[in-house]
Amino acid sequence: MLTAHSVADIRAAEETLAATLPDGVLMQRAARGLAEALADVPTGDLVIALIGPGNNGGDALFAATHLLDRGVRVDLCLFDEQKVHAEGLAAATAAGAQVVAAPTQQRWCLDAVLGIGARPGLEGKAADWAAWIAEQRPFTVAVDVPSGVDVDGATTPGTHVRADATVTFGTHKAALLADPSAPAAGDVHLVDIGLGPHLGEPLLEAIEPSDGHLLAPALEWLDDPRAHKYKRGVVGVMAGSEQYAGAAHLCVAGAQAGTAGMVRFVGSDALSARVVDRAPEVVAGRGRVQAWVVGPGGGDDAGEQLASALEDDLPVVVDASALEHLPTTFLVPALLTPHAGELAAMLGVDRDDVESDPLGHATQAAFRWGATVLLKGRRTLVVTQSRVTRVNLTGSSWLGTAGAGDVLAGFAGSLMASGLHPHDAGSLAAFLHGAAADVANPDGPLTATDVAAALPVATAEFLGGRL
Ligand SMILES: NC(=O)C1=CN([C@@H]2O[C@H](COP(=O)(O)OP(=O)(O)OC[C@H]3O[C@@H](n4cnc5c(N)ncnc54)[C@H](O)[C@@H]3O)[C@@H](O)[C@H]2O)[C@H](O)CC1
Ligand SMILES: [K+]
Repeated sequence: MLTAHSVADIRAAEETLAATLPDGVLMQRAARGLAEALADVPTGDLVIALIGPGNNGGDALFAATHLLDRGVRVDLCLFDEQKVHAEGLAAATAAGAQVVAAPTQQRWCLDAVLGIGARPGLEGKAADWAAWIAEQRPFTVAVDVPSGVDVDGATTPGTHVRADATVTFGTHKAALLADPSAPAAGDVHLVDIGLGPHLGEPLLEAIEPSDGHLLAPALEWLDDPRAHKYKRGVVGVMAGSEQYAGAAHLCVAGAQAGTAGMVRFVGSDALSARVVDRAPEVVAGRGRVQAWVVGPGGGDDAGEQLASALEDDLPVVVDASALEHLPTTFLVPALLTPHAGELAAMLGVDRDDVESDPLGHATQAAFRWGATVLLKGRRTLVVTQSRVTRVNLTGSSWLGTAGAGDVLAGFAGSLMASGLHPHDAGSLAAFLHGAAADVANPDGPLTATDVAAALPVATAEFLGGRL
């Protein structure tokens, strides 16, 4: 699992570790890691380093000494000459760095204006530098975080640097993984400075290809010689309507691609006939299930369907139109799967509010409904009270295609029917859904049907450690 920690936790870990080491060792580790990450800068090229008032600037000043040692030239722009890491400046200038008044046209830029001590939003000289980067587009490497973003909240309330890459120290930060700030970080490289053993519970985590073990609780039947389809679990689907009949097919396709042994479909006679015609393995009509999926492509009866599913006292995935009919709180394990517009409607705010603070709003909803909230987006979030929030790193914007959400809901329901907690079911579904898109067509268009068809292979590769 890839983890990100809060600023407070990082500071506490740094303090504990620094107390066991000679002065300045951590900054030296950070600086060396930063210089190594800049190994592609050719000898003789000029790097412009934008140096802020704190230790973030210090990291870059010591990294400059390593760059200068190997023949790279470095110009320094100081945010405030009175407030600069003094030893770092002395070392960099002694090694040959020049202080200049303003950045000029350069191919390489180091953003060391602010690190984890930042108040979000840049002003004055720092805002001018961010504008210069945006206009001139030098290859920009952010030190620890892109300056000006909200490090823990992953929001971008003001002017900030947009980097091509970020070299971060000790652990990831929420802002590097979650939207809307993640694009400002570019490619993220983690430098180990030894903080690991001193860090507490992460603020955010992301499933990685090596985390196949997370599916184990849904696969206990695999080694059971007497296992049969009911031991794997039955997922019940209430999806589709006259207007959106396709959603029934896609949700069923997602459910069939998962770990459950059987899919039941409950809907109108006409829709049931269509679904069974297309997917003959599906059993139509009410009966025993271990989890329900309600809402994809649902019509006017989504509210009644949700109420009827909830009467069974079973885990439930609530999607699309069923999200308009939520109970005050959930008494069963529930996974709510809104996109930004649906979450905005649930909370009575604007879509822009959700998009500018997805973590905050998903968290608010998870607490309010006592449910797991999976907020769909480029970086899908899965939030449950008392569990570490997960952010999904697989897939691409090509997944924003009609019906992909229906497949996701069905697949997550299948994992829940096999016994996974909604937090694991939601985050694994998002992860495998993105991975399936990569299996189907990594760099171009694809349909929701393609994604559903690739899910079993993506799952097998994940389980086999080959993703
Ligand atoms: N934590 C670690 O393990 C290590 C951290 N390193 C590096 O140090 C920075 C954090 O340094 P710190 O001095 O605490 O914070 P900053 O460099 O971010 O600067 C704080 C400084 O800036 C002023 N300030 C804050 N926001 C603004 C703003 N919007 N506009 C203007 N000025 C602002 C604030 O008042 C302070 O004076 C960390 O990110 C790492 O890069 C180590 O070197 C390795 C160990
Ligand atoms: K920075």
